[in-house]
Amino acid sequence: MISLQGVKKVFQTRNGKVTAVDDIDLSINQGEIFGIIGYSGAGKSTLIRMLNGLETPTSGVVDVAGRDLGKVRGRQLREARQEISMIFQHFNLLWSRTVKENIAFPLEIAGVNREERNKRVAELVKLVGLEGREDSYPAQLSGGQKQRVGIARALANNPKVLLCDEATSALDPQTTDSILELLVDINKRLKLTIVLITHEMHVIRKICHRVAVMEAGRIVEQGNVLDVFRKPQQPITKRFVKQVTEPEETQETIEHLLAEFPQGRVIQLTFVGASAEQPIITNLIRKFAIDVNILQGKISQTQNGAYGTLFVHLDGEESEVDKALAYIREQQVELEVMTNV
Ligand SMILES: Nc1ncnc2c1ncn2[C@@H]1O[C@H](COP(=O)(O)OP(=O)(O)OP(=O)(O)O)[C@@H](O)[C@H]1O
Repeated sequence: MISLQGVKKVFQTRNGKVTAVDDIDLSINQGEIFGIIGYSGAGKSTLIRMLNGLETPTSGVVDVAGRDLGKVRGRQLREARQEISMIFQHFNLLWSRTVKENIAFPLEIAGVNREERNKRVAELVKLVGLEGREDSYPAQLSGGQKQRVGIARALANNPKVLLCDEATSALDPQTTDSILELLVDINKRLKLTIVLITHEMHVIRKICHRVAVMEAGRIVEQGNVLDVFRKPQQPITKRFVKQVTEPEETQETIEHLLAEFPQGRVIQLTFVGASAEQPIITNLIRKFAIDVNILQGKISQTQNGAYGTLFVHLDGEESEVDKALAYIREQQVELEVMTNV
């Protein structure tokens, strides 16, 4: 559905050239929810803006739904934009129009007649769960409801791709979850390809099938969300994964334990799917003369399945602890031995 080859975007500024996107190759499948995560300035917005023709690449090819967006102009570009919709962090609604009129707006532009428009608007209002609010103005709606209007408007012309630019960053956690659930529902029902950019790993965990991590204009790591959570490779990816797997108090507990019990080891175990069912702690206690102290555990769901993390302190004779570590390494779990930094 989307293919980027050697895509580069260089901005000319008063202080010289800025390479916002630097030689990116990327392929996104039809029907997939694909997340792009990175810190501020990584180049996410520039990348997503090239996916709907708002920016043209300095070099490389951006192909979306069979069109080379770097080349199409005029009518063809307008047609392409109808197939590639976008929702925004600050909703970008028309404040003087009601919910119904906001949703009808792209249909008016596309020249759809009044009767068809009304029918389509009613369908969309239902799809996003805004029944009863059709005649409200945006200022009378909550943040979550405003984003629902944004989503309905974006879907009006039956796009093939929905781009989400930090679509939940202005919302509280609960509202974020309800909007993310709506996106998953739409993805399943309409088989719509969704590309989202975010700086929050929670968003990736909750709804994406695959993820790409961006740093300084480049994609430094990408893969299936569960694999990336289980085995992040790059330091930046590890930091993002920690946003969801490791609450702040875990770090404090670990530091405290490392200081208090210099003997033994504090370890982090990460397991996915079937490996979560192994009685690994029971086996450790039975097989080795060590004490096992559970510090913190958590199981999270992703679109590709569940994964869990467990922090434990192993204490005993050094040789026994080493044997226990060797045993864990033979199991289907990831093991990290924590050390003081
Ligand atoms: N129109 C522009 N002119 C000049 N430089 C730009 C322009 N747009 C973006 N940049 C620069 O390109 C780099 C990447 O910016 P971009 O907005 O794509 O990053 P981002 O990851 O989306 O960050 P944020 O979430 O803060 O928007 C930054 O250094 C930014 O200053």
